[in-house]
Amino acid sequence: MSDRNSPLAPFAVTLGDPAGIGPEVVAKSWAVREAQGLSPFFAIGDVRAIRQVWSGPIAAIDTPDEAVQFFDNALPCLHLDGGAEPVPGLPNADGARGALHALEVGIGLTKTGSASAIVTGPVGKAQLYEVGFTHPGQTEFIAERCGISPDHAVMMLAGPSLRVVPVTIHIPLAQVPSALSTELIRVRGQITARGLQRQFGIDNPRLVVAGLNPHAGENGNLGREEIEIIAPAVELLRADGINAHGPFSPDGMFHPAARESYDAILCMYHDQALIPLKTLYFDEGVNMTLGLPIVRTSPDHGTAFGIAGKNIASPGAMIAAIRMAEQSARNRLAHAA
Ligand SMILES: NC(=O)C1=CN([C@@H]2O[C@H](COP(=O)(O)OP(=O)(O)OC[C@H]3O[C@@H](n4cnc5c(N)ncnc54)[C@H](O)[C@@H]3O)[C@@H](O)[C@H]2O)C=CC1
Ligand SMILES: NCC(=O)COP(=O)(O)O
Repeated sequence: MSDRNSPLAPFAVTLGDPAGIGPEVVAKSWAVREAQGLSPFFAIGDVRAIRQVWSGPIAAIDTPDEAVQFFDNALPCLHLDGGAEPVPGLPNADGARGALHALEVGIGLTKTGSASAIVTGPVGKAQLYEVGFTHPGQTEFIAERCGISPDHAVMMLAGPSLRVVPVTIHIPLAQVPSALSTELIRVRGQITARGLQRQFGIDNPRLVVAGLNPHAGENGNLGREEIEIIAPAVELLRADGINAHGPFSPDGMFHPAARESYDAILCMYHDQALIPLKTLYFDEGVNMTLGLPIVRTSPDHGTAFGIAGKNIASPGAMIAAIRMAEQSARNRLAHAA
């Protein structure tokens, strides 16, 4: 069994877009490390982006193991030269490339075990697309670097009483019905159940599946996806031995009593999942990728360019992401033992 106090390798935390609030929330997380009981972590990215928004101590490191010796007294940072000087709130191509570079380095260090997990700072997707990024988001990029197909990399957003999984993720709403398939829902459900066991320590996870249409299609009168696609997926999940139920009417699945009846809910599209999660837990929501050979978490929020450099960004979700990365890494060790 993994001991709560046994040392893990430090956690790799990428800054995300250097013009966003990533550098600020990483630094603020370090500042409350003792009160929050955070294990050693190090930042990866352009150190100038941190200095722009924070005046605390920074220790330049060359390798992750150096993070442990400096962590008590300074924020360890693995500096990556990012071209033009970052300006908070003003994203540019150099910053997007720098965010991608940090992501690549962080993945590599986590895959080799030099870092226990990767916690990714928020990136500007539009800025990434402009510099040639062809993945919908960091989730799919990390999956590819780990040799996992995008369908097998499952996005889960988690808060204290709610875990949501969008079956389709970053696609236009108009494409959702045609992107849904029984097989995709089944695969997402299988990986979700396994992730809840390995990373959350839930032996027999309870999954529920939302419908796509109002009232879950009202017996086919308001849409047939529930009958033709979603219900067969739930049957297959049950045949796989997974405690799955649904499809249920989406609007009735998020009130407090409903949330107590499941460990995770599979939602059919991005906003069906993320609106309830962010409404309840914006400041402590964590985005986690299940199905990877490594642990990856991220705060639920984005780059918030509009408030970058104003010292008003809350580090709550970043702190929760670092903490959940540690819990997950420990649960995986315990599960493997
Ligand atoms: N994991 C990631 O890399 C994510 C990246 N994004 C990207 O972020 C960019 C901006 O996306 P938006 O939809 O505007 O979402 P956003 O989360 O950046 O901002 C939404 C609102 O919340 C506020 N906010 C966000 N984080 C905050 C914090 N820690 N403390 C205080 N206020 C905070 C912002 O000021 C804004 O009013 C987009 O390019 C998007 O692609 C969005 C979500 C996740
Ligand atoms: N809305 C969630 C989000 O954008 C996170 O995406 P990813 O970059 O973690 O894949």
